[in-house]
Amino acid sequence: MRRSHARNRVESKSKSTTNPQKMDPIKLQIRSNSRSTALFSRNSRQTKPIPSFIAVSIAISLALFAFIYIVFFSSKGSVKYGIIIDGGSTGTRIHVIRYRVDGGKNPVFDFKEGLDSLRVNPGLSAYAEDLALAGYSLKELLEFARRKVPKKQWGETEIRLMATAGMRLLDDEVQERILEQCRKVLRVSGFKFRDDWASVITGNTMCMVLILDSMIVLGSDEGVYAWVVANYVLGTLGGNPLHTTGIIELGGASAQVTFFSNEPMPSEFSRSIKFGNITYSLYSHSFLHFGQNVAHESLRASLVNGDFSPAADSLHKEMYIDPCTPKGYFPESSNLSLGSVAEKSKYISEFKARGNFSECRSAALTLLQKGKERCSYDHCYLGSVFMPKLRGKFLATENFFYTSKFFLCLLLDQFFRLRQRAFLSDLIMAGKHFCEEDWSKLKKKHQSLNEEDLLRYCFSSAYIVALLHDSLEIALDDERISFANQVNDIPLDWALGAFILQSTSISDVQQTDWITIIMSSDSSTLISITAISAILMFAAWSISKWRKPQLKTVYDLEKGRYIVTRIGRS
Ligand SMILES: Nc1nc2c(ncn2[C@@H]2O[C@H](COP(=O)(O)OP(=O)(O)OP(=O)(O)O)[C@@H](O)[C@H]2O)c(=O)[nH]1
Ligand SMILES: [Ca+2]
Repeated sequence: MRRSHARNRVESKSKSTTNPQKMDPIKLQIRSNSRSTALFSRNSRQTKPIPSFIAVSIAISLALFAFIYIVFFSSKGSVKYGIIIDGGSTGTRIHVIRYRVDGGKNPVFDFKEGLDSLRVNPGLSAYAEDLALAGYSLKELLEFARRKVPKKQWGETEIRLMATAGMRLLDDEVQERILEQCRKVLRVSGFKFRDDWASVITGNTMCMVLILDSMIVLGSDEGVYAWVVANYVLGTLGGNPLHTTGIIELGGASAQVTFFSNEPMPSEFSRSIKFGNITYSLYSHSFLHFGQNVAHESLRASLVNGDFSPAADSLHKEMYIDPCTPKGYFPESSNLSLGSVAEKSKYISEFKARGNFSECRSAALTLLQKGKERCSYDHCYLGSVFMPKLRGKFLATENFFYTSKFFLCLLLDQFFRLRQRAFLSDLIMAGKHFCEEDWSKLKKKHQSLNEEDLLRYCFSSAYIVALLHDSLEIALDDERISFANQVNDIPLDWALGAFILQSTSISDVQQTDWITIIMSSDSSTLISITAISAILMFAAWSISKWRKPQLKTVYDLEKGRYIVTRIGRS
């Protein structure tokens, strides 16, 4: 005989708790193994727990699946922050970087949306005489960072201060004293900081080997960091080394040259980066004193020292012609913040500005070739420093970019076409035009520009031609070189490259903990997690219901009345 209870199971679940008086007509239900008492159930059937059990198990597995997906596989991942302070020679800037770590694997950066930066002037090296102000100069930057990072994540957000050429020019002891002032401020910043995270990054000595999740960096420095961010943004990191792009960077105090080269090279110039299963052997060197601002000061000094005497002799023995400054420039006549009063009066007493592009270019070349006689390699492009033949494409950044941007606008105004592809040959023409212009006219024409920047464009145009063409032998119409400070709106800032390396190593070490994922997730993830919690609670409620004895009302023939009895267990 077919067991009647199988047919009744689904219906009873919905009616097991209704009032017996209103129940439907009594239906006979004989239980095969029950006692003599026939129990009548009035339309309340034996509710078997099977339907609720299936529902519960479906709910639980759905919930668990959704939770695992969100935590480990959703592109969201957890949001983390990192802070790098770039201590440059002309200014200090803070970069607050927001990124995601997807399930503990490699961090995912979005430098377009996830980067906030702020700059303060002057740079740290300007406080050599007033150390306390060095630390104080960081306060505004730290307040900026605290506004960008959620307070609950300050403690886990690492902050690093990495100073460059401006500090490298100081004595080691002065560098250390300035860094210590900065450490005092960083220790109480609220962010995660260790004393060795405030340092002057190397230009050229080998650093420790950084074994990273996907990168092995032998000897990292400012130039390598810039190369990493450029190729990361260009999407060539991880691909054919011959398709990577080199970096030539013209800072304020130093210039960096970094590119892939398979030529044999002395170890002090060699850097090795392993990304995925590709090893990039890089040439990288930071030319201290070859940054634009310092080179300009060195050139003036060379005019006084007689290293270079322009065609036109100096007017009087104590006066020197300055071919790199537009004629008519006189420090007192401009509100130029060109250093201290002493520097201004020194200029007045020693120099007569007479802008002449060709002479300025020759003076710059003399500066760049200084020491060439000590070259101990087959060929030295700059001074006596080794450099293999430049290969592939290059991005020329920082001052290269600022100067090219100025002359592009200038010549477009004057209906000249400064063509990116023939930038250097057009720059010669544009530089001649600018250098030989009268300073008062230039100031009037470019009132919106910073005077210090404007005054430097004559030197800068001549210096860039002397550096890229006369020294590095880049052809005047070489299309391999582009002038940029960004790619796809992402700044080619070496600090980002440093961060990519460091955070890759961090994610390699610390698996992302769940609490961080939950607490730092954004609203969509939090909503999902709330929904999952609700499903789990429903599942728990259903289980408790299921576990709770299902009662039913039956008519007991012996007692001649309705009784409530437990369903299920036989
Ligand atoms: N013309 C112009 N020059 C700028 C501008 N911003 C920065 N510079 C110059 O660009 C150069 C490089 O900028 P930074 O990288 O900030 O220089 P820095 O980091 O202080 O110098 P380093 O320590 O050598 O890297 C410096 O010579 C600045 O004077 C700008 O908006 N216009
Ligand atoms: Ca810099």
